[in-house]
Amino acid sequence: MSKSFLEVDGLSKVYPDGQGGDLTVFEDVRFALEKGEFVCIIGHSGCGKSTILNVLAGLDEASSGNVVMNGKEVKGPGLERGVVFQNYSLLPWKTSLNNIVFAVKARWPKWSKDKVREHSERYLKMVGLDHALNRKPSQLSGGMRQRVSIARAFATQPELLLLDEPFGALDALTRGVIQDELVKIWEETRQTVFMITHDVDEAILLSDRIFLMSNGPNARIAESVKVNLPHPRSRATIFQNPAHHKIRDYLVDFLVNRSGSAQPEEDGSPIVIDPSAGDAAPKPVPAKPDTKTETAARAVNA
Ligand SMILES: Nc1ncnc2c1ncn2[C@@H]1O[C@H](COP(=O)(O)OP(=O)(O)OP(=O)(O)O)[C@@H](O)[C@H]1O
Repeated sequence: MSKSFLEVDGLSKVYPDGQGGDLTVFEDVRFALEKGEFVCIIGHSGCGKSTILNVLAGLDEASSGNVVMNGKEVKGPGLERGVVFQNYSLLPWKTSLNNIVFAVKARWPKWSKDKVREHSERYLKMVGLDHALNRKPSQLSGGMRQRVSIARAFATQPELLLLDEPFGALDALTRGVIQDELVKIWEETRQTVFMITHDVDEAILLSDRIFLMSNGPNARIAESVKVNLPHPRSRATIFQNPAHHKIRDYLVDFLVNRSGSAQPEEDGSPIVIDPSAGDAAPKPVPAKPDTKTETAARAVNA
């Protein structure tokens, strides 16, 4: 059987619960990513999304299970995996261009100065910041800083890009603009991306597939939802596709009604759903009051 680009098998994370016992945040998380896919993961607060992303980044260790990328086990951070966090981590003393140059030089130490600069400028241009290349982070808005972070991550062409709610701290208008930039840069580079978001519309705009996590403790990746919408996508027109509504309704129903009880396949792999083909919820349960609906409402309203 052919192997996928990234294989995650039987991942769990257990913390001491502070009362002498254990708290299993998530367990038996398994999934695979193919090269060039854009996959978002959605789930209520605390189910373990950031922990999973940090394990993929090599910044955290799972309590059990393993992550294999390109046939090699992930055991720590590496240049082949790039991470963008919610709070942009730019070097404050360097200009936006030099923040990218710094990373590009580290990635390709043998490149000439001109080549490094030309490459870095190209990526800044992709996020619409060619006019601000000599500004330092303190002279940029929050949205502009996050665009530099995204340009830097893509510029180093990691084999896997890990984005942890990269737009979480931005206002809705700025967020929309940067979502468009991300669509554009991804259409151009087709890099493999794994991204956390709480925003269902953002997930539909960007993803090929959306992983849905059940609530913690003992959270699982219960379902993998196909986003069968043509590329290139645009925020302005994506709503006109009837499949968009079906996917959106499916995701919202999961978050509001089913995330407390959803289960993956018996072998632990996520149940594959294609709402645009009319797939119904695999194990429907009646709606019940859920203390976590607040997050779901945030996701719906975002
Ligand atoms: N060092 C720690 N000790 C104990 N529990 C921890 C520790 N770090 C994280 N946790 C717990 O692990 C769980 C998962 O955290 P994580 O940040 O991965 O969730 P998340 O799904 O990304 O949440 P959010 O959507 O709010 O960002 C949380 O319940 C958190 O309280």
